[in-house]
Amino acid sequence: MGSITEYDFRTFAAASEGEGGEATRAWLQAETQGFHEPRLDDKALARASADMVNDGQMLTGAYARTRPHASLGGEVPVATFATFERTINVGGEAPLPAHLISAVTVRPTHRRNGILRHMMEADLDRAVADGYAIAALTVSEATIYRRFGFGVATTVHSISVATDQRFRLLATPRGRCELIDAREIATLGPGVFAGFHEGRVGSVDRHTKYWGRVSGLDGEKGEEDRSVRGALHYDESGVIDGYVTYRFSGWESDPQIVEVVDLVAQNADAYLGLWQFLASLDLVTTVTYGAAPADDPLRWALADWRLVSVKSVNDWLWMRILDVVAAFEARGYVNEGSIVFGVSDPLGHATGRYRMRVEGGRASVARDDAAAPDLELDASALGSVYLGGVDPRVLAAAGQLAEQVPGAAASLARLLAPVEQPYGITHF
Ligand SMILES: CC(=O)SCCNC(=O)CCNC(=O)[C@H](O)C(C)(C)COP(=O)(O)OP(=O)(O)OC[C@H]1O[C@@H](n2cnc3c(N)ncnc32)[C@H](O)[C@@H]1OP(=O)(O)O
Repeated sequence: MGSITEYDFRTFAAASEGEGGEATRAWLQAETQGFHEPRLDDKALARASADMVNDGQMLTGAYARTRPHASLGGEVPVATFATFERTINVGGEAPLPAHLISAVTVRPTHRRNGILRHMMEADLDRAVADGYAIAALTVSEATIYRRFGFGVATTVHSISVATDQRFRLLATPRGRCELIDAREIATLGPGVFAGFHEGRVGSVDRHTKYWGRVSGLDGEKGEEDRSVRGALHYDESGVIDGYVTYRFSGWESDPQIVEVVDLVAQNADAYLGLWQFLASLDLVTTVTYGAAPADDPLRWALADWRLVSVKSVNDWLWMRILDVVAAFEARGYVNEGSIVFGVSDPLGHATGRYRMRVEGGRASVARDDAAAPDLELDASALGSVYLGGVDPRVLAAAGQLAEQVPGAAASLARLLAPVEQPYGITHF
């Protein structure tokens, strides 16, 4: 068992040039190793570094002070951790800047020495000092981040849709679709996504790497993925309001499948119109999509309700409240009332008792540790209920929220009822 005193922890801004560029490239090679991805060649390294510079990403590496002969060079970190700022739509007047955490890896030969814990605790302290009300991440495993106060705030459905001759929409969506060169999505995509982000509670604004990935320009293996195809949706006045990129699974599979790479729709007509387009692809009888909304209108729009099968329900956005007052005052509300909730937080950031009064769509929140709480929950459960995507009564039933006053979970559920079901399509 090692100790974290055996490592130097360094945090630096991602760079393309000079010493910082070299450190960034070594960090990237360590990250790809952690996620079992191929080593990056010079071109892919240059591209990945440029993307991170563009996002203003801050990179943390843990560097072993000593290493055995012939092992990886001392410039290659044994652990990686990246952060950057993006907004999350919390249903308030403006999207809320969030501290996003990504690319967390610890080399197998150095794991379970507390390296992640050290990086996470230091990073969340910095995020609080920098004034962030919320932090967020998407995860590889659901067992890692609860202990650091993160909770599942949005979910997605992985669906498979039968697109054979049975596929028929009950009403024809407005607008039309047209094929494009998928590479165009690298430039057209951000504008379409901006419309989605503005309109959907739970959406996380995207970082630069997304546009290379979903357009096929920068495939998973660090090379162009020429199998990615794309189509746009235009509204009745000819304005682009949605797109889909997708990939054919190959002739070997039976049935022949198309996998949606990315689907962004600013409204229901665009969403259903893009599905109608996918269903019109000849020689394909199944379309899969890994990030469909839980309240998917597609099933209800189809003449045959059974064409949509949900393969799995997956946790998507994990949220961490760093400043309870600022976070809850920033979100939007549809109901009115007041409540006192007590929060326990192993890292201390959200600890306290809070009085929340909601009126006219806005909340005023004040810490009052002398107040008697109506209910108590931990930081992870608080992150889960924040956007309104998880019902506090369900958490109470799961033993993750304790009512001190009978009916308090129902009162919180009413107060935090979302403007709409939170949903996002950004993984980071
Ligand atoms: C946001 C993201 O980037 S998600 C991606 C996460 N990364 C990966 O999945 C890549 C492969 N895995 C790894 O690189 C590493 O195993 C990591 C990053 C998950 C863990 O790193 P480590 O340095 O081993 O974690 P560390 O020793 O600090 O453990 C911290 C705590 O988490 C626990 N823990 C760590 N990994 C896991 C896990 N996979 N499942 C359950 N618990 C875990 C430890 O038991 C420890 O618990 P405690 O402090 O409460 O007693």
